[in-house]
Amino acid sequence: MNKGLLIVLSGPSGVGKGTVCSVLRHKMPELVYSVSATTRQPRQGETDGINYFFKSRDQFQELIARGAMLEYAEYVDNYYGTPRDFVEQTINSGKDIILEIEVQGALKVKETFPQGVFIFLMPPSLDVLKQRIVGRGTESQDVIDSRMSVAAEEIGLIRYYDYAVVNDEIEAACHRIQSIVTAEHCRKERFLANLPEAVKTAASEKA
Ligand SMILES: Nc1nc2c(ncn2[C@@H]2O[C@H](COP(=O)(O)OP(=O)(O)O)[C@@H](O)[C@H]2O)c(=O)[nH]1
Ligand SMILES: Nc1ncnc2c1ncn2[C@@H]1O[C@H](COP(=O)(O)OP(=O)(O)O)[C@@H](O)[C@H]1O
Repeated sequence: MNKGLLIVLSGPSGVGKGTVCSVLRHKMPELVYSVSATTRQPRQGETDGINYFFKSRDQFQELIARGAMLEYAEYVDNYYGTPRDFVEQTINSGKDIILEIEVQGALKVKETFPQGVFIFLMPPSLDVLKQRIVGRGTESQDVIDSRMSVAAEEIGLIRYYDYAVVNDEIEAACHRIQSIVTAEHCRKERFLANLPEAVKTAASEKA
């Protein structure tokens, strides 16, 4: 059986990662979502275990020390990280999983899972990005300023990603991501792995 795809979706704060993922949940119900741990405070309406596993700094450091994190990063004064076991169990069971994480963490995942599918969600412009993050109304002015200055650095790391998807319009962005996942499922390597030996040899000789 083929392993599931490990899909990483990154992009600056406010670009629309959360919005795109919530629409994708309906369009791609078979896709599994990794729930991250974080030390940031829950926003209104966020639930522990659904949006994030909310942890104290001590608890988070204990998880790191136990090797329970596939990756983690410090982003604007808080820790964020991906619980390892859930990701490994999901892909080993043949299901696809999506991680919505920032760039430092994505680059660490790439070291462990170079075969992952790395997608960068781009804003139509930096002005639109600022309007979205301000419009969301969840962060103080200081935090918005920090996130905007991190955004420029993050966009500079796009070269490490396999795909860039502009989130100009939510439906269009989701459609692009669905197309990427479909294309990744059609990669010849996934078929070659399951071919009978004789056919596999012939197929790789011709490749
Ligand atoms: N490295 C890493 N980054 C994460 C993880 N979970 C969330 N993030 C990223 O942390 C940043 C801040 O997340 P959050 O405070 O929820 O703000 P929002 O993404 O703007 O709604 C975003 O870029 C997230 O994609 C994780 O498990 N690991
Ligand atoms: N394509 C889009 N067009 C217009 N507004 C959008 C679009 N995508 C997201 N938004 C809005 O931008 C704000 C930030 O989106 P969010 O999903 O919270 O971003 P992120 O998770 O990347 O920080 C939200 O208010 C959301 O409704």
